[in-house]
Amino acid sequence: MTTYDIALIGFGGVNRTLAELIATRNEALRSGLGFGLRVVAITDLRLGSLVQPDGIDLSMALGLGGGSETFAEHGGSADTNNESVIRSCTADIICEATFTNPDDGEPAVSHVRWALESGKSVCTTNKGPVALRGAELNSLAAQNGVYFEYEGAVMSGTPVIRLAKKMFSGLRLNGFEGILNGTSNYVLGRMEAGLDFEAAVSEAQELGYAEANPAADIEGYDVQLKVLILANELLDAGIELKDVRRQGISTVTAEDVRTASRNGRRWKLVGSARRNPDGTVTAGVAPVAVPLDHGLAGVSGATNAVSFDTDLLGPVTVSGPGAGRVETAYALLSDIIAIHSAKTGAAAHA
Ligand SMILES: NC(=O)C1=CN([C@@H]2O[C@H](COP(=O)(O)OP(=O)(O)OC[C@H]3O[C@@H](n4cnc5c(N)ncnc54)[C@H](OP(=O)(O)O)[C@@H]3O)[C@@H](O)[C@H]2O)C=CC1
Ligand SMILES: N[C@@H](CC=O)C(=O)O
Repeated sequence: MTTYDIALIGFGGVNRTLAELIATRNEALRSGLGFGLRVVAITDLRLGSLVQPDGIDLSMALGLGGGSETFAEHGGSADTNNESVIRSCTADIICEATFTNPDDGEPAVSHVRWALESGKSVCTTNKGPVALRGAELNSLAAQNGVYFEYEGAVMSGTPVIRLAKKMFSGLRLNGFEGILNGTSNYVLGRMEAGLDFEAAVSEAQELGYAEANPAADIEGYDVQLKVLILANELLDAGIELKDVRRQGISTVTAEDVRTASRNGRRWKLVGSARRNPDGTVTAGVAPVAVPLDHGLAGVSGATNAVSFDTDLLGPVTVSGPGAGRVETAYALLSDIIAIHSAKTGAAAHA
């Protein structure tokens, strides 16, 4: 039975939940999927780093975080040592889940690069490296004969990138539009229910939906990255971040929400991209007061939905969780399953 050794870079909501899944479900994974998982390295800003080639005691690691204790008290270091850990640990797969930096993708871009250069596959939910350095990192993975998977970078665990790539072959995609940020959708819904903006953002943070800096959700940076990823991956748009127009929901007031409601409309933060007749792609994100019979009007809470405009089927919509710790940890698991399937030819189903 194959066992994949895993390194967790960043030990916040998502990677902690992946560790919990590994701790509680490894036997079920072995019998259901034909492989096991063992965590051999963890790095984190607050906890430092721990490398144990025979496997880390996950209940110990998951027990840390509330106080001042670090991995230094457990045979590791109080420093992250990301480069040396990533390059020299025995992991087969690096799970990168540090914060998304919408400006240059760092330090996650370097984390991914170090892993691929040292012959390790990467799974990430971090939008920065995928949106801003996706082409470079994909070709680095190919050069080194390893895999770079990032299903959770758009719509958390809801299959959309792999699904669209595989299932839409033979169709021409003309564009897409959708709700691609759980936090802003949750906040707009709570404002409609009468909650004030700040309280709604706090709730989204507590539920594990928001970015480390929630301005990324509220000001549309997060959707800008996701639109860029989908446009380049699925429409071959060849565009950059500056080509995706961005406006967030901070301009939508409680009064705007009430007025929309009275007029049979609902505010949604909509990300979209469309292929123009000359082959170029126009992309952007902006708040829109959609009529209640619009397909996106009923998408509530942290649920996301994206509707693809295809030539032979017309609109095809994928909807599901867009944020959440468990939902996003599942995306990493689905990436590991995809890597196993690519390596062995095994059917890629859980
Ligand atoms: N949560 C969700 O619903 C979703 C999240 N994502 C993405 O997944 C990633 C992880 O999200 P989530 O777990 O919620 O975020 P968290 O903020 O909970 O976790 C990130 C962790 O990474 C640590 N970290 C930051 N910089 C470094 C570094 N240089 N080296 C090591 N560790 C570092 C942080 O430490 P510290 O706290 O001390 O800063 C924190 O513990 C993000 O990129 C996010 O955009 C994608 C889809 C959905
Ligand atoms: N903060 C993001 C998390 C997933 O990418 C969101 O709210 O959608």
